[in-house]
Amino acid sequence: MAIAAAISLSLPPQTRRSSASIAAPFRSTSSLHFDSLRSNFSSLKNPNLRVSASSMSIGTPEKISTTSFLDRRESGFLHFVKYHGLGNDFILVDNRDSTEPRVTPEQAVKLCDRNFGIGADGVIFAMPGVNGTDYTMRIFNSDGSEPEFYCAYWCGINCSRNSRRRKVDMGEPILKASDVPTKLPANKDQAAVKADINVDGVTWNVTCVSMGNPHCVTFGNRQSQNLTVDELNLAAIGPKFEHHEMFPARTNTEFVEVFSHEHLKMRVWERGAGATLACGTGACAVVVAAVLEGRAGRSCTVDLPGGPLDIEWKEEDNHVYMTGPAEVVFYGSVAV
Ligand SMILES: N[C@@H](CCC[C@H](N)C(=O)O)C(=O)O
Repeated sequence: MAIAAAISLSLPPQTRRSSASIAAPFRSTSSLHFDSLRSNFSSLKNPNLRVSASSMSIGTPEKISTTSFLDRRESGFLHFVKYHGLGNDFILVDNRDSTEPRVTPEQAVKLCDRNFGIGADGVIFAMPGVNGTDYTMRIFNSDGSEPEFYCAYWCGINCSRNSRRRKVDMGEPILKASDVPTKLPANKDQAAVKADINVDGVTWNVTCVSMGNPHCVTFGNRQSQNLTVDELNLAAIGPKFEHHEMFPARTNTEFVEVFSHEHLKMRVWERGAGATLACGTGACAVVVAAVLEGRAGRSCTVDLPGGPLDIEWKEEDNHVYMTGPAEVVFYGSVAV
């Protein structure tokens, strides 16, 4: 799941009916982002994009009225908050008053464009809640595709936090190969664990895990049993996994280097977004795969290009818990 959303989705509740299932308003972003963004945006020439003057002139988000900003409903404009978790960045849209996302997949592609749009790995919509939850979520990747994973447990976000890092219950991994989904034959119970897959003439060993969305995790191939992930040409190899015939819904792919039983390093090629700086569901899938392959313990620090996440796959409840940061980048409005 989008780290930023999982860790810090903090829209003001529209109703009072819900319990503590929504994170309290986010208060921990440093002024650094605002200051650097202020200077970046002073030179922004895109007439369709404007950044809230009030939010940009304020050093800390504690002073920003998120509620009033997101409540604006001028027609023709989309009001959004850009968040990131370790550089995995998302345009967050309050869509709780409509069952239809405010932007189409085609518009999402344009908004995510890093040269001609806002720039992001995807768009997250906070949709109306179901069964007593405050909201449900939908995501469009930066290529306009929509992941399948935003079911109930995401929506009642179980989130505890300290000042900058939050712990999120990411739910139970799905291991049954056909449910991931992968066409690779199950070889351990119903799961595909350390299974052979031929990618471009090289036999890789992969473990397939769904965290609501599909992940293919690899620690090595026939030529190189232990990866040095910095040496990989991700842009070349990533798409070959993503579109491999063994993955009928395409796949996110994590390439992993093992430092110790508690310390892993990964690079990710995300379905629909390409190489990203971080991926929360990906880091969770990596630890699950590492445990299944006997490479690591259930509690690990996973280094991603954007920074570290702490992941624990708890034996007691089979849930995966993710701890990491999330930050507001800026508030803005864009003509749609
Ligand atoms: N980066 C997100 C996952 C976003 C969706 C993914 N690209 C997919 O298509 O499944 C995360 O942090 O989990």
